[in-house]
Amino acid sequence: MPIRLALYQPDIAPNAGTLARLCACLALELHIVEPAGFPVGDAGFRRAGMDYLDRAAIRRHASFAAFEAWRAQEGARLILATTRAAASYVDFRFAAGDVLLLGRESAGVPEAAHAAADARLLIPLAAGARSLNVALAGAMIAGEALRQLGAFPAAGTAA
Ligand SMILES: C[S@@+](CC[C@H](N)C(=O)[O-])C[C@H]1O[C@@H](n2cnc3c(N)ncnc32)[C@H](O)[C@@H]1O
Repeated sequence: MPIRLALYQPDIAPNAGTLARLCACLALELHIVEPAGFPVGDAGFRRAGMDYLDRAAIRRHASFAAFEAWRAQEGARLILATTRAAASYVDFRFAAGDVLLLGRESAGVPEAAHAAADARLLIPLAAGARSLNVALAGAMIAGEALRQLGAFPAAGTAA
C-alpha cells in the first residue's frame, strides 16, 4: 500500500471527482470524511471522475471520529496538507501507508484535525498567493510521495 488520499468534508463535487480519477489512475484509495457538500452520485462528481469512478477505491467515513477510528486500526500516520504549515512537502519523508488529508475548499480543516496530524505540509507559493485548488495540491503531494516510495504504477499498465 503506497499512500492513501483523504478529503475533509469536500465542498466542490468536481474537485472530488478529479481526485477520484487521480486515485484510480495511480491505484490509490480515496477516503471521504463526511458530510460532503454534495450528494453521492452528484453530476459534477461523475463528470469529473468519468468512467474512472468505476475503478476508484472510494471509502466514505460518516464523521472525522469514524475516520480516525479507521486510521487507528490501520496504524497509519495522518499527513495534513495545509497552508498553515511551515514545512515544505518536498523535505518530508513519506512512508508506505501514510494518509494524506486535504482540507475543504472553503475552510481547510478544523483545529481538531490540525492537532491530530502527525505532520503538516506546505506547498510553498509565490508571495501574495493564498492557496492552490485542492485537487492540484493533492496531485502535487501525492506525486512527490509516490516518487519517494517508488510506488507509481508500472509504465504501460494504464487502461
Ligand atoms: C482551497 S484550499 C483551502 C483554503 C482555505 N481557505 C484554508 O485556509 O485552508 C483547499 C485545500 O487544498 C490544500 N492546499 C491548497 N493549497 C495548499 C498549499 N499551498 N499547501 C498545502 N496545502 C494546500 C489544503 O489541504 C487546503 O485545505
